[in-house]
Amino acid sequence: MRTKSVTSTWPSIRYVLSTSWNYSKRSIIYYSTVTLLTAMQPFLLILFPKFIIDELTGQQRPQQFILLISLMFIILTFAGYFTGYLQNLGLTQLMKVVFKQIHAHTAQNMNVDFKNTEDPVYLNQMEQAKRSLQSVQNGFQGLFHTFFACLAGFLAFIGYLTVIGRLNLGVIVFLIVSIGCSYGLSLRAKRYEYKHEQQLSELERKKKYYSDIMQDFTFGKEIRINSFNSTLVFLYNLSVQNRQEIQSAISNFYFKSDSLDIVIRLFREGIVYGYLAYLYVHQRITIGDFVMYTTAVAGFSGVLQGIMKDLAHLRTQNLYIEGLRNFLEIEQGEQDEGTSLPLPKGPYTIEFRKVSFTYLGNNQPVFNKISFIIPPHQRLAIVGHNGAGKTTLIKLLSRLYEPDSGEIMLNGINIKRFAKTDFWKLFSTVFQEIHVLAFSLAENVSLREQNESDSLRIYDSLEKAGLSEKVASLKLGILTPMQKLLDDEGVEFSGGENQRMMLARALYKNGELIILDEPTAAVDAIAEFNLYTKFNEMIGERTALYISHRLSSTRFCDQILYMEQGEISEAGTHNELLERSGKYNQMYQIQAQYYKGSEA
Ligand SMILES: Nc1ncnc2c1ncn2[C@@H]1O[C@H](COP(=O)(O)OP(=O)(O)OP(=O)(O)O)[C@@H](O)[C@H]1O
Repeated sequence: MRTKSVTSTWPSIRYVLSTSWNYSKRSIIYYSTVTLLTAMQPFLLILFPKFIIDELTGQQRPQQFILLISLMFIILTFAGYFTGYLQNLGLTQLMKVVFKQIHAHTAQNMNVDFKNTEDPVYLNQMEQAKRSLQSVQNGFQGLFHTFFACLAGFLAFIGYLTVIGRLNLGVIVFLIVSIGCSYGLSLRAKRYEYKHEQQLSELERKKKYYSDIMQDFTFGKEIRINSFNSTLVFLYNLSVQNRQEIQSAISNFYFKSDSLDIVIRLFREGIVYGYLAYLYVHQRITIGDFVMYTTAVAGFSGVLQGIMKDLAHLRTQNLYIEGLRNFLEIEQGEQDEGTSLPLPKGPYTIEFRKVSFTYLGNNQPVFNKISFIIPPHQRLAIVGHNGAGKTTLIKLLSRLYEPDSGEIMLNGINIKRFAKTDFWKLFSTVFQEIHVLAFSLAENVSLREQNESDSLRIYDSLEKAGLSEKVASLKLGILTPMQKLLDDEGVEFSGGENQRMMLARALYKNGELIILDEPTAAVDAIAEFNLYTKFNEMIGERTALYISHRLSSTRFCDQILYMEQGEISEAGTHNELLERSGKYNQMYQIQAQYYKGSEA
C-alpha cells in the first residue's frame, strides 16, 4: 500500500475541482455564479444606504430617493432569489459528483489486492476515506463549499478594501493584523480536530463492526446460546462512549479558542468604531460616510475573519482529501510484473519454488522456502493440523497474496506474469467459509444475473452436488430466493446443503484447476464420501487440490502432502504414507474408526 505525505492545499483543491468538473461541469458553473452573487450583495448594502442618507441629509429630491430605494430592493430581492435557486441546483450537481466518488470507493474495496482487506491500516484508511465522502462539513463536500465561500470572501474583501482604503490605510493594516490572530486560533483548533480524526475513524469502525454483528442473523444462534448479547452491547456502548469523549474534547477546544477570538474581536471593533466616531465628531466625514464606513468595517472584519477561518478549514480539508486520494489510488494488483501474458493451454503443471511468506504484522513466517510440484492431472491432498498453512498455500496459489520471495510457476511461467483476472478464470474454488447471498438459488450458483446464467448448467451442477431432490422440493425451483433478508419467501438451507451449493458453484464455473478447501466439513461422513466420489469423476483430467481434515478425501488422491508448521514433512500416496508410519499414519489411525463406518 502506498501513501503520500501531506503537502500544499492546492493539489487537493485541484483534485476536488477537476473531479467535480469531470463528473458535472454544472456543479462548478452554478457555484461560481452563486459566488459572484454572494460577493456582490454586501456592497449594495453599503453603497445604497450611503446614497440614500446623503440624499436625505442633502438635496432631498423625492424622485431620486424613491429611485434609490426601489433599485436597492429590486436588485437585492432578485440577487437573493437567484442565489438560493442556483445554490439548490449546484447542491444537486455536487451530490451527483459525491455519489460517483462513493462508487469509486466501493469499487476500490471490491478490486483492491485481497491482502489489504485483512490489513487494519487499510481498513482505517477505508473508513477515513468514507467519512471524507459522507461528511458535509469535512472532506470532499467540505473542501468544495469552503473553496467557493473563500472565493466569495476574496471578492468581497477586494471591494471592502477599496472602500476602507479611501479612509485610512492604517485601519486596514490594524484590521488585518488582529484578524491574523483569529486565523492562528482557528487553525490550531482545526489541527486539534484532525489529530483526533484517526482515533475517531478507528472507533467508528469498531462501532460499525459491533452493530453489524448485532444485526447479522448468522450470529443469532451463538449470540443467544452463549449470552453474548450483553458483551456486544457493552463493547458497542464503550466505543460510542470513547467516541463521545473525543468529540467533547474537540468541542471544548473549539469553545476555548472561540472565546479568545471574541475578546480579540471586541478589542478590534471598539478601536475602529471609536476612530470613526472621532472623525464624525470633528466633521471630517458625513453621516452617510459614517454609516458606510461602519458597515464596511463590520463587513470587512466579518469577511476577513471568514476568509481566515475558511483558509484554516481548507488546510485541514487538505488532510482529508489527501487521505481520500491515497485510498483511491492504492494500486490494484501492484505485484503484477507489467506483462499480461496469455494463459498457456492445459494440461497444467504447478510448481512452488522456494516460496517464503509471512503475514503482515506477524513475526513467524508461514512458509520458509517451500518447494513442491503438482504435475498435470494430479489430484493432490494437503493435510495437516490447524494453522499448518494449508489455506495460506491456496491463497498464494490463487494470488490473493503474493510470496515474499520465491516463485509460483504455471507451466514454467511465474504466475505474476498473467493478469489476475485472466488467471482467476482457471480456478473453481470452494473455500471453508460459506457465503450464501440473498439472491436466487440460480444466481448463487452462477454468480451472474438471471439472464446471463445458463439454467441447464445450473440444474446439472446442483444435481452433481447432490441437491436435485432439494431443488425439486422448492416451489420456485432454482428461482427460489435464498435467505429471508430481502424476501419473505426466502429459504434457509442447512449447513451441509449450503456446502453442496458452494460445490455446485465451483462445478458451474468449470475451471481448469479445482481447489476444495475443507468444503465438506458440514456434511456427514457418508455424504462426504459420496460427494468426493462424484467430484472425483467430474474432475476428469483436471488438476485438483483438496484440503481436508477428514482423510476420507485423501484416498482419491495421487499425492498427499502432510504439512507441519509451514513445512512439507511427508509426501506420497495414501498407502505409501501409511507404510511410513509417520504423522499421516498417526492421524489416519485416530480417524480410522470413523472411516470404517463410511467405507461400509
Ligand atoms: N490474515 C491473516 N493474518 C495474519 N495471520 C494469519 C492470517 N491468516 C492466517 N494466519 C496465520 O497463518 C498461519 C497459517 O494459517 P492457515 O489458515 O493457512 O492454516 P490452515 O492450515 O489452513 O489451518 P486450518 O486447518 O485451521 O484451516 C496460522 O498461524 C494463522 O494464525
